[in-house]
Amino acid sequence: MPAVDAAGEFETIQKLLRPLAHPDYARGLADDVAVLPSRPGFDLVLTKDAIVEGVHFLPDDPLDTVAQKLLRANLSDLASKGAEPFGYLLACHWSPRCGWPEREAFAEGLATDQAAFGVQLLGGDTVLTPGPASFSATLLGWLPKGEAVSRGGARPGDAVYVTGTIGDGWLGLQAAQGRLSLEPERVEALAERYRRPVPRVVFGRAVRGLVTAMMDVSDGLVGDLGHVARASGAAITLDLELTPRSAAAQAWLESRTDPEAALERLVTGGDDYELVLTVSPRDEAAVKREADRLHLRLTRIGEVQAGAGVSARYLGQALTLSRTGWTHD
Ligand SMILES: Nc1ncnc2c1ncn2[C@@H]1O[C@H](COP(=O)(O)OP(=O)(O)OP(=O)(O)O)[C@@H](O)[C@H]1O
Ligand SMILES: Cc1ncc(C[n+]2csc(CCOP(=O)(O)O)c2C)c(N)n1
Ligand SMILES: [Mg+2]
Ligand SMILES: [Mg+2]
Ligand SMILES: [Mg+2]
Repeated sequence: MPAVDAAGEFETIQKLLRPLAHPDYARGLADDVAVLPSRPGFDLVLTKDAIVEGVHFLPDDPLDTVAQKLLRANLSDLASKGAEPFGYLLACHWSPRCGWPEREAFAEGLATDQAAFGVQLLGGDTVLTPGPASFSATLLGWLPKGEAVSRGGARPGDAVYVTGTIGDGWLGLQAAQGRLSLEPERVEALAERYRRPVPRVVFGRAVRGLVTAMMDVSDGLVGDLGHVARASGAAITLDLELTPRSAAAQAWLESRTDPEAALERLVTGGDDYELVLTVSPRDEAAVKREADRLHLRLTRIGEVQAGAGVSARYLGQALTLSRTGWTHD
């Protein structure tokens, strides 16, 4: 590894990152650590996800959107536990293409989402790498003691719901790579969903006490529901035709000659950052009311049964999928 870019390193921290720092706990990004007092009655919730150029974002993605995707992917994990976001630690592994304007854009993206989601920077690390750029964030959030939702509480008889629409992230990647022949506005809207997913933080907190299990969809709907099924010791049956689609995704689906294969792409492609949740019949109406109140689409896509694994149906017929979601293998 080459030495860190000394001049750029401290200029970046002091000029670009320090204005984003928490006024009380980050010690001006000029000490070795951040110091955070504990919050009586609350649990501290921590999560970490990294994003890598060429793996999670494209080399020509604007750096403000890369910063936002980084925060949002992590905020989505906090949302899935029903936590209130608080702050974050940030590691920047800048590549040679990240000059001052790109770093400024990255900091602008952070500032936008700090304001939007109520988080502040607590500290981090800044290095230069000869390889592709990558970034990681450790998000911190609060939950009233003992109230974290888990992946493991789904019970036979529960209904399975998903927020928003599924498949736009994967389609957006195709769009951003110029692989989709849809109208330019649709291509742009999908690429935007890929670059800037919308974590369901407010909804996650609102339904915290009403759901039996919840997780966010990052790898792909089917694969991520597999994690819920495994953690819960139950089976999940998914009706693929029910999975909610945006108008752009519907238009794309209708342009395909093999609808089952196309649907498989949407439900296994990942990059959705929506929430999947399981709900007992008793609490379904209350969960739907929360979604209505927040003007958030919420769709029933399947049910929890005794057994193991996820089985997909398409129009009532069992369907064997050739993949379930993204893995780093
Ligand atoms: N290198 C690691 N060290 C410690 N724990 C890890 C490591 N990698 C993953 N984990 C833990 O493994 C679990 C599953 O991680 P995973 O990244 O699949 O979940 P996720 O963040 O919800 O999904 P995604 O990364 O697709 O958004 C989490 O509890 C995570 O903290
Ligand atoms: C350029 C490019 N190629 C492919 C993908 C798809 N992708 C990569 S990682 C991942 C799962 C979530 O990440 P993780 O599990 O690491 O948190 C998905 C769906 C992408 N986003 N960008
Ligand atoms: Mg992860
Ligand atoms: Mg995650
Ligand atoms: Mg993953």
